[in-house]
Amino acid sequence: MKLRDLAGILPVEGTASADLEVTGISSDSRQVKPGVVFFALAGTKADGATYATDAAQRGAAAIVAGSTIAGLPVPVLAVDDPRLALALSAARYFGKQPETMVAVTGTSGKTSVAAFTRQIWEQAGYAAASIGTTGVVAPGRNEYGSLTTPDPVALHQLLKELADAGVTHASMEASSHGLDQRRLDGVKLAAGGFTNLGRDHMDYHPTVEDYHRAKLRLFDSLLPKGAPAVIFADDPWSAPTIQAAHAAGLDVLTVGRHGDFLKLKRVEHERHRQRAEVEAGGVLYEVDLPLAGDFQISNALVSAGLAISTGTPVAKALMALEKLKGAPGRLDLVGTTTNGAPVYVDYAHKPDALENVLASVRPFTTGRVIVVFGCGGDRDRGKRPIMGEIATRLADVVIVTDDNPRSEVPETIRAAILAAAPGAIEIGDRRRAIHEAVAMLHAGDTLIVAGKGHEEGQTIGTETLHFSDHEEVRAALRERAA
Ligand SMILES: CC(=O)N[C@H]1[C@@H](OP(=O)(O)OP(=O)(O)OC[C@H]2O[C@@H](n3ccc(=O)[nH]c3=O)[C@H](O)[C@@H]2O)O[C@H](CO)[C@@H](O)[C@@H]1O[C@H](C)C(=O)N[C@@H](C)C(=O)N[C@H](CCC(=O)O)C(=O)O
Ligand SMILES: Nc1ncnc2c1ncn2[C@@H]1O[C@H](COP(=O)(O)OP(=O)(O)OP(=O)(O)O)[C@@H](O)[C@H]1O
Ligand SMILES: N[C@H](CCC[C@H](N)C(=O)O)C(=O)O
Ligand SMILES: [Mg+2]
Repeated sequence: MKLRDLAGILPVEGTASADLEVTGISSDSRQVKPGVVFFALAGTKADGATYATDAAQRGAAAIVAGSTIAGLPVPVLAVDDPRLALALSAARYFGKQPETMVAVTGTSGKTSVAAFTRQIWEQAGYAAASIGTTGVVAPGRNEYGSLTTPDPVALHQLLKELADAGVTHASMEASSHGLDQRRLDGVKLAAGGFTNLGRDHMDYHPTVEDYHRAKLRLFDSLLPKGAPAVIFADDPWSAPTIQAAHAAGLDVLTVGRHGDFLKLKRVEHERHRQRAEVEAGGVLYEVDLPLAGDFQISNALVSAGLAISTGTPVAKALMALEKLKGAPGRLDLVGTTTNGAPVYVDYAHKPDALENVLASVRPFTTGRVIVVFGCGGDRDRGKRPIMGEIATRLADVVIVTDDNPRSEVPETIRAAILAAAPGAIEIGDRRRAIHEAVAMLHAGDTLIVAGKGHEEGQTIGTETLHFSDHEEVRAALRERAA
């Protein structure tokens, strides 16, 4: 590709540099090779403009920045929004995406909805993929990923690979960071979904309103006019989201008890499954959802809404719900003690998620609800006492442990949780916490190991050691049975 092929995104028309050959796109000077266009982004830790010289020395074809940078031996193209320019350039450079793409946002449920939507499409016979916190799942691919919403270059490279491999349908998670940082601005979306809004990422967003505004970019900036917006209708933040989607000229399709498109008429929860009656287009459907957790009905409805609004027949989509598999580490039943007490691993690492998961298992627990959890270091400190309070209110035994302390002192994180969790047991070592919790299970009890879900590491300082809640739970169950 020539630099001129990025015209309309970058100010290259009529310049001598328009003829330059472009061999790649990057926002990281360390990845620059000869012919790569380097985008200097102002980040949270550094300013990419500082690395423009480094990029030029490595052979960058041109530098794109928010303002001109003097004294560089390569052309500098100034744009208003370098992150937007990066996303659009990456989309054009890679040039191919699956035909039907949807994105889902919300505080909780994104990974589940992305996975469920993929599964519904698969069952309807489409070659489908999902992209998010747990990685990429596509025909013949199942890879761990590090970000919920990959950066634009990685994302568009992936979308091209998927499209080349014949994937026609893809669902992805739109995190608030991803939306705010324009990571998805080059994706051609057919529909968008919203699950709910609660407290999250208060270290990044100054207020919850700001956080909600970032989420709303999916509806008011990214989806084309007239596109379907599938919105869960039973959340306190549903109304302002519906309003924003209407104002953006979208086709608003609500789901849930207050929904019009897919109306939840009745639901009976059982421990490992739930039976729901869903009304769609005046027809009543009985759906037997093989998943634990009240919240999974909401996720299933948003997923069905996304699949239906992009062309899957209603009956097919609703029937597909009966075969859904939960996303890894989302209220995942890892095993049961010999006296019948179930142990779940769950990714609840924020207040609303913890509240939901603990409330979900209570009706089926004749004994005690036991929870093991911690809070991540270098992340929102405000959530620590809130989660301490929720655990104390909703569980009978609370064990506070470590969850990726990163650069913080683990005791300090635990102390912040414990301050609002009187009576909680403190066991910093997560392995020991899990083993002791499993050892204390009586018949009728339920254990939830929360916060890490699918994660495969424990980050202490800058080092990530292999750690898996699933493996530890299995080991503890074996030890106990022996
Ligand atoms: C806070 C945050 O979102 N950071 C993301 C952001 O980095 P940044 O722009 O702040 O980077 P920075 O370190 O300040 O550097 C600024 C620029 O200088 C460049 N640089 C830096 C050094 C150098 O030698 N040369 C160079 O060019 C960097 O590549 C960058 O472009 O943009 C990077 C590229 O897209 C991301 O990798 C990075 O994610 C970091 C690793 C991260 O941890 N992000 C988390 C918080 C995140 O995004 N999470 C969300 C939500 C998760 C969820 O709720 O599920 C997600 O979508 O995963
Ligand atoms: N619809 C929902 N409402 C409330 N809580 C939910 C919902 N769906 C999932 N959860 C809880 O949130 C946890 C994370 O779910 P999931 O991974 O699907 O959400 P997410 O939005 O992708 O989260 P993250 O942003 O952390 O990746 C689950 O393990 C469960 O505890
Ligand atoms: N076990 C986790 C979950 C983190 C989830 C991620 N979305 C983030 O906030 O970075 C932690 O706090 O380390
Ligand atoms: Mg996720």
